[in-house]
Amino acid sequence: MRIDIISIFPEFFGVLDISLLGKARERGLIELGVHDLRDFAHDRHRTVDDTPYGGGAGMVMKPEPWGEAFDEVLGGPGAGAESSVVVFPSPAGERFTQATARELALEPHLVFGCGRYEGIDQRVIEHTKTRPGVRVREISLGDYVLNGGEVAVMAMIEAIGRLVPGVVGNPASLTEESHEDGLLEYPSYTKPASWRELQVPPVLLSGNHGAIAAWRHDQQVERTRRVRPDLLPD
Ligand SMILES: CN1CCN(Cc2ccc(Cn3ccc4ccc(-c5n[nH]c(N)c5C#N)cc43)cc2)CC1
Repeated sequence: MRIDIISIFPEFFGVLDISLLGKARERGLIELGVHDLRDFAHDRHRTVDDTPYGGGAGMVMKPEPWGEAFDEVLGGPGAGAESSVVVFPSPAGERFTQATARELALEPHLVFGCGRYEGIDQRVIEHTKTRPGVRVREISLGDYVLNGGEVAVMAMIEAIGRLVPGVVGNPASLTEESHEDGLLEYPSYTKPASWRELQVPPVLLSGNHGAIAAWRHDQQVERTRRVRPDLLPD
């Protein structure tokens, strides 16, 4: 998989050189390209924003730099991919879920367009939809307003990257996570068996794998009913 990110804060993504994704990149499982949107703004001040037509507070990101950035990124190394998905993080987007992460982890080329200010000129989204071999998705991290798309893209890349085949050592650990089976995860315990008068549930020490599996599922259902009843089927 290749991931390209376009942002006015490219340094924000330096942390992707370490941890799980850093190792995935070293092993060639994920290629990453980070692009400074201001490199595609050619006036003296490398301007990327302007006042909104129709009035209103704040500034809107100009279309021209975005158009040139996508010309390069979608015509560049990622162009080798049979298709690209361009993700615009947005508070007005579809909700990002584990299912979204699973879908995007199967794509050969992802491009994240990180907006700032009050958002990106809508014509950028519309024009990107006309590019051959490109699908566009506007995706929201959650129901709150951030100052830009970078934090959302970091979270999305982490959720997607760990699902790319070969990135996580033990794939079995990916199936027993919250939201993988529509339920929240069961509680976990490790040694010591007794800690500050608190005991590990005896069933987990029983060696009875059937009973352990049943207890864990019951814990998932109880936790989901208590914390996220919206996830339970009607
Ligand atoms: C006409 N007015 C109507 C009200 N809007 C409100 C508003 C205000 C700030 C911002 C800031 N911002 C800019 C780019 C950008 C991308 C993602 C996110 C984002 N926020 N929350 C998520 N889950 C996000 C994700 N993913 C925020 C972003 C966007 C919109 C402005 C325009």
